[in-house]
Amino acid sequence: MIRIDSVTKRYPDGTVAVDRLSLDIPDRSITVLVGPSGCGKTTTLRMINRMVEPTEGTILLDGEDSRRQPVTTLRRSMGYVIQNAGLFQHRTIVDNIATVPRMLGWGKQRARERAAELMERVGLDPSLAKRYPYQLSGGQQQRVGVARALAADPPVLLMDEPFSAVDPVVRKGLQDELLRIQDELGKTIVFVTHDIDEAIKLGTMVAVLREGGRLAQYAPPAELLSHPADGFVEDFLGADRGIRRLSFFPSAALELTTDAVIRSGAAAGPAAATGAAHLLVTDADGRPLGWAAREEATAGDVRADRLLPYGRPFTPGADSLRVALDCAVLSPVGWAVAVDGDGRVTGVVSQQTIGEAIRAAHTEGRADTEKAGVAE
Ligand SMILES: Nc1ncnc2c1ncn2[C@@H]1O[C@H](COP(=O)(O)OP(=O)(O)OP(=O)(O)O)[C@@H](O)[C@H]1O
Repeated sequence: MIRIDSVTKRYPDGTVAVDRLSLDIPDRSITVLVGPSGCGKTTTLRMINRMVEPTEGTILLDGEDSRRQPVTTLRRSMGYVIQNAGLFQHRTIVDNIATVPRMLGWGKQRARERAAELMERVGLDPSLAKRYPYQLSGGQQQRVGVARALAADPPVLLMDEPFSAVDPVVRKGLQDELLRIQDELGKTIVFVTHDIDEAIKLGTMVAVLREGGRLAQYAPPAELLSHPADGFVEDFLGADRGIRRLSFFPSAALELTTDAVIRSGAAAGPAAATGAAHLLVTDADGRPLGWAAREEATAGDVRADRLLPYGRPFTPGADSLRVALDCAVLSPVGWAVAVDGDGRVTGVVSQQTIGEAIRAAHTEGRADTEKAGVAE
């Protein structure tokens, strides 16, 4: 564990970048430092690998003062990734990634093999190995940056706004990749961003800092969304935190109905009696085709050109209540379509039912927190 214990950084010009910050950063998880520009995120990160020395306070690594080991040993145990990747422009991709292993005295062949393995791990095509950084897209360069930081297999990864310079689509891909790598490798990652959505998506724990380098709140993302510590955190989270919080509730418990689902060409069955204005028509394999007016569908008068689009379906085991709600909101009939992993319809659910589930989830969430509060 990395323990930041009442650490202050005062730069020589008197600027207090970090003010008596205390944080316990758990092993093998992603801890995100988030906050507005100038709130001391980068300074904090750099104090962990001693690129910046604290003015006061201590940073402990597994209980030991980080100043007790030589700075080179310390840095070897910590991969460092920065915005725009910071690659060596005159070295090929494979040699960029092999930098630290080579510094550690690995043979050229072994270091290159390790680099090739890491390229695969971070989703880079092996054909890029011999290129130079300028011949790669921003997103690809960022992946190289991550691979390079992982090359000597350090237990800790420090990441300073690593995905800020790429477009939202590439950024989402990089975030997903990081979560996947983290699942596989179980590193202790400290990640700096000014983007609260990125913090909520990636963080096991999120530290919200405010100007002057003071800690506003340190909590798991779901708790930040449900219980912001004060007005500053609430404003920083933005207006739609209630909707975002739904990402933390599974959709698996939603009550689906199959009464409003009818197989194309099949007899009406229970669908004839349903109160729903529209029925979801599926093909013989159970895959969705679209929505038909109930009278037409039950009379066997389904015409492909008159079907309303079924929109984007959700998968109850995998998707959150937020996704299910989004599917229902986007549906032309106000109902969301649930499918299994193979894309076969398992039922449909109305906005109203989703609304009830949301109310129940919020009430239960509140009860849980209250219980936790009592237990403390
Ligand atoms: N070398 C330095 N000398 C003096 N002041 C500094 C120095 N480095 C940073 N600062 C100041 O310390 C404060 C915190 O800076 P820091 O870079 O840690 O913030 P940040 O939260 O990472 O900001 P950003 O999101 O803009 O990167 C800022 O007011 C900054 O101007």
